[in-house]
Amino acid sequence: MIQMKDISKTYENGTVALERVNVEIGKGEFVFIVGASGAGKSTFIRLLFREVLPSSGTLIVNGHDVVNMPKSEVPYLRRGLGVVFQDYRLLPDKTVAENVAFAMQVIEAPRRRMQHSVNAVLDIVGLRDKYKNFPSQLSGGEQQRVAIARAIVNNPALVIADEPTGNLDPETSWEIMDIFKRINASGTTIVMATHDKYIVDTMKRRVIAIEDGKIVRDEAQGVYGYEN
Ligand SMILES: Nc1ncnc2c1ncn2[C@@H]1O[C@H](COP(=O)(O)OP(=O)(O)OP(=O)(O)O)[C@@H](O)[C@H]1O
Repeated sequence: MIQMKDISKTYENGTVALERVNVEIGKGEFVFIVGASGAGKSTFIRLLFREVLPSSGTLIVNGHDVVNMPKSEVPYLRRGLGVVFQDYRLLPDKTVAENVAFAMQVIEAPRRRMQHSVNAVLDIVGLRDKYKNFPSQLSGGEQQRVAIARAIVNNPALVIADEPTGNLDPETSWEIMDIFKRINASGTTIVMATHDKYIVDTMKRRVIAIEDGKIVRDEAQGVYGYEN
């Protein structure tokens, strides 16, 4: 699903965020990316959907050559991915259903299929009854559920999440993690950057630790390994 070879990223101001990173992530894996603040986790995540480009190295995501693809191919890369952020990033003037449907309008899905898919993903995240609400009428956990519904509505092979529980209390975080677990159980690959030690230690999934832009640990059933 993801092949990263010798990837380095130096930002315009000279900050080295990643240095010669090599990683392979297979289809259906659930991978946590951990590390201290500023270690390079977000940069790693943002490379995957081409929000930033590497300074050197090669990166294949879901069959797309992220570094060398023409601009016209970028939408095809992103259609195969769902992305979830810490701050939800919902459109405030659209309802729950419209926020989710918007991700399908972008790919010009037929109207009937769209309605069916929106209902199906709202069922998965347990928010069917709130489809008419606006984001401001939802709790943080509910907003994150909508963001997850939006991320999976086009059946992506890969879901990428950057601190998805960062703004949520422990109980709500677990509800969100249960949804990610279910999505993964259906075969979707998940790559998640997180600071949540308890979640990482409890889930016992693959853990990739980044320090100063380098991978320092990669364990199949890893632990968080840092003090919170
Ligand atoms: N757009 C940018 N321009 C310049 N430097 C940047 C940019 N984005 C990130 N950096 C720097 O790159 C390094 C890695 O940042 P990154 O956001 O990837 O870390 P992180 O591990 O996600 O941190 P956090 O846990 O605080 O989100 C840091 O030193 C950061 O200051």
